[in-house]
Amino acid sequence: MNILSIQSWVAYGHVGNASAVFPLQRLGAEVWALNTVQFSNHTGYGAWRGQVFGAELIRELVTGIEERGVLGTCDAVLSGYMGDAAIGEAILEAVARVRAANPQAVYCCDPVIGDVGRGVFVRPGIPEFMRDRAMPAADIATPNQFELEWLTGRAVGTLAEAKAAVRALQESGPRCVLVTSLRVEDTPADAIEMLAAEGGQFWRVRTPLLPISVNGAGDAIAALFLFHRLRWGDVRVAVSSAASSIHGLLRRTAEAGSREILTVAAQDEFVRPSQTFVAEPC
Ligand SMILES: Nc1ncnc2c1ncn2[C@@H]1O[C@H](COP(=O)(O)OP(=O)(O)O)[C@@H](O)[C@H]1O
Ligand SMILES: Cc1ncc(COP(=O)(O)O)c(C=O)c1O
Ligand SMILES: [Mg+2]
Repeated sequence: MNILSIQSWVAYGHVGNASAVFPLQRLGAEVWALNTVQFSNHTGYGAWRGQVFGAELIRELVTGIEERGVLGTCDAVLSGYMGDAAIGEAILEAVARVRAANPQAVYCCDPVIGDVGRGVFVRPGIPEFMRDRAMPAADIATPNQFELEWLTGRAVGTLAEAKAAVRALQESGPRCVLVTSLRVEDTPADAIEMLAAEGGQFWRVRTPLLPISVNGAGDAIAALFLFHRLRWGDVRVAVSSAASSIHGLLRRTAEAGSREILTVAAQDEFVRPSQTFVAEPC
């Protein structure tokens, strides 16, 4: 499996490609990583150094891969946090070029916009780009609850409202949707959920809520969900596997009291999660 992953890079710690690439490799995928920025560390620290790369670099790197004659062997494009809308356009061009070479290739877009509590944390124009440009091009989307609400203009307080919002999102583009960090009316106080949908079916998986707040888990979950969805062709298996691995990774991170997710130290969780959580139809 070959995955073109276009995301940010940090030298220290694990967000963006620095969160997504290693789990994919550990699971056996080849990753063609294009970095949209190179920062010293993630922006959650409040201070960082480094550079934002331009859309032109993305285009050039895709052209270089195309010139090797291998674009047709790309199974999926994965994108996450975008520095600005120009990078977004270059990513959509990359998707179009991959699809031209391999019509079976899928585009998985993590529409990073913001979070409950923090609100919108990306540059002006990005939320609209995600809604109006990226979602119509996506096969798979992995919004968190806040992003699902923003993209659809619907409040999500109950499971029924979450499902209605997912259906609305599917009408705008992605046939397969994973809602992360879902907390609705009937979610127990000590739990966190994900909701996955495809082909008119819905699946919900519940895991214990851990007393931590980390960066990079969203990037890892999008990568894991995409991998398992491609590998098994089954959304229930994909959401169950991804949830089990992410929970194991974050449990180990919480136990270590680490500010960065333990992508390397807890790598066995990607292959053999220590606890299994199974999604139920809903
Ligand atoms: N405090 C937590 N306790 C348990 N699981 C968590 C916690 N934070 C995140 N997760 C898991 O990681 C997934 C992605 O999390 P999150 O970082 O909220 O994504 P995003 O960056 O897209 O908002 C969640 O759906 C959940 O499964
Ligand atoms: C450079 C960069 N990329 C990606 C992310 C995404 O992190 P998360 O998965 O927590 O949304 C962040 C968050 O701080 C970041 O600073
Ligand atoms: Mg996210």
